[in-house]
Amino acid sequence: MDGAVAIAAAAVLLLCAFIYAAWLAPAAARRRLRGAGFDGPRPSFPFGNLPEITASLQAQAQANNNKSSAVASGDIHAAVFPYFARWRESFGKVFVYWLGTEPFLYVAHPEFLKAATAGALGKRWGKPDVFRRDRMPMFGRGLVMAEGEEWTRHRHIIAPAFSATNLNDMIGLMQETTAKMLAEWGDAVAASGDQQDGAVVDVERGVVRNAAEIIAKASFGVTDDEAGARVFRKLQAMQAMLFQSNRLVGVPLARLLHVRKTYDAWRLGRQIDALLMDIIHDARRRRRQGKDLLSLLLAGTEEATDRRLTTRELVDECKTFFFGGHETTALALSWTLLMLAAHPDWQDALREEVERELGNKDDQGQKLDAAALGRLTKMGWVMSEVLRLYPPSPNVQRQALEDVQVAEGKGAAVVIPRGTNMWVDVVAMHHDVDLWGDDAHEFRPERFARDPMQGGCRHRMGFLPFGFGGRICVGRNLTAMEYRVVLAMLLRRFRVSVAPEYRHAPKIMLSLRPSNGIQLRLTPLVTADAKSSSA
Ligand code: HEM
Repeated sequence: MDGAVAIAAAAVLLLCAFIYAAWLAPAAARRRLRGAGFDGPRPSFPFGNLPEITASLQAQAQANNNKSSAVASGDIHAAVFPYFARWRESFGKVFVYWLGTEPFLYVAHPEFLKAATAGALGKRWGKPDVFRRDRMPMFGRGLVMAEGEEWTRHRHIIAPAFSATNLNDMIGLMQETTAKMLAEWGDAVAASGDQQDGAVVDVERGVVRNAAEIIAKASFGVTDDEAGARVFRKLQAMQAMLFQSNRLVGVPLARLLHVRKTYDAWRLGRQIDALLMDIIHDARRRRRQGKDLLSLLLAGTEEATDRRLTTRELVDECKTFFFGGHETTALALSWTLLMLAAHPDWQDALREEVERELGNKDDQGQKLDAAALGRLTKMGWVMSEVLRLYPPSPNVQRQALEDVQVAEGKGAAVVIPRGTNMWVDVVAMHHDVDLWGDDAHEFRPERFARDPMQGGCRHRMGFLPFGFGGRICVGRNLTAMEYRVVLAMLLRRFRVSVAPEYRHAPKIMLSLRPSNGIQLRLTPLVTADAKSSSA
């Protein structure tokens, strides 16, 4: 009898906790947000605004099916975030919407973002709890997810591994891996039997695989041996699995609908961790002297204990580099190839620049020179412009750890209540005509010639491809290096043009990506070497 009473009491307690978390707390948050003056679309219980989001995405997918191949310059924001575009018309650039019972403050207003996060206020924001569990298998407690003092310690240890000297040492592995991809594309052209016109290739697929291999080599140094290759394959399998699961974010108990997938991801995560642990133990034992990030972190942490990451922490950082680093870079390169295919004048200009600064060094198996890569100025403008138009990380999210008071000028202030999530819409800001002018939707790399850092954006917080504040991307220089190596090698071998099969339908799947790959026609170029050997 006592047992039954205890069970009944526990059930009542659980029910009360559930009612509080799913109903009372969100209702109180809603009242506070409205009281602070934040408007937004009306949510319903328990889905919040998810039904409208889903319907709007379905309508957009339908519209995409009827699209032509034209790479028209246009406002891709309305295409990838149709619901935000609609709500913005009614509520402006700052409003509240709800994922399930979780409030999200939508922000596409750089001045508001600055006022809410600048200086000491930065410390009041962490990463949203609502995404934490989903992202655990990918990032563990690595730098992307770490908070507070743990984050500070990790960031201090990790940032030096991305120094210019260390990145220069990675040029060789980037060249070697990319040469393999280009050889495969060369084979595809040869197999088409049409050297003159070349062949159609889905460049996105090749570039993503290439970037995954580069980041795996750069992170933990091994892909050719069995252990490294197994980690690599499993990391890719996990990526695919996490992509498929379309969770009802923020909806109470929705997790129970995905028990199987959650379990599978967790199990794969355990296997990856075990393989990485073996690699790290082995590297520690043999005092491995590689040029990869893991070897650098191990070397840097041998002496001082406060600069030492545990094996567990190193495992999470290796996974973080893999998941944070390859797809983003690959998408930057893929969208660039599309832009260069659609803008042959810029393609010619970059090819000319590569010929001038690098000559045919990579054809002759020589290592590309970091200083010469750094002189590819126009390529830098093109990279910035592509990251502006098609930011691979289309949003940045935060959660208020405490109440945040945002000054609104003339002494007035609004309070963002503790627990509120913030969704910074990077795509919206990068396409905002108020910030960039009437040509905001057009591919114009020359805007970065005039203003290399900001591209002429009217607000310093309006251009955020790598995030902002202390949590700005730690791998951005690695990306810049890889981008230059891959693009320089590719432009010397092939001319790219848009294939008729390509349909321009960017969409969000965590990253900003093409819906069905990027099909380009690759026409082989006659290199100086080939010319001289045939003469
Ligand atoms: C085009 C390529 C890339 C883009 C667009 C990109 C974008 C971003 C963004 C927007 C953030 C900030 C996230 C936030 O504040 O919540 C970030 C952070 C981060 N990125 Fe990247 N990234 C790129 C390449 C890389 C590479 C190559 C690596 C590693 C090898 C990397 C590792 C990280 C890590 C570890 C963080 C967390 C930093 C911290 O919280 O201290 N990223 N990245």
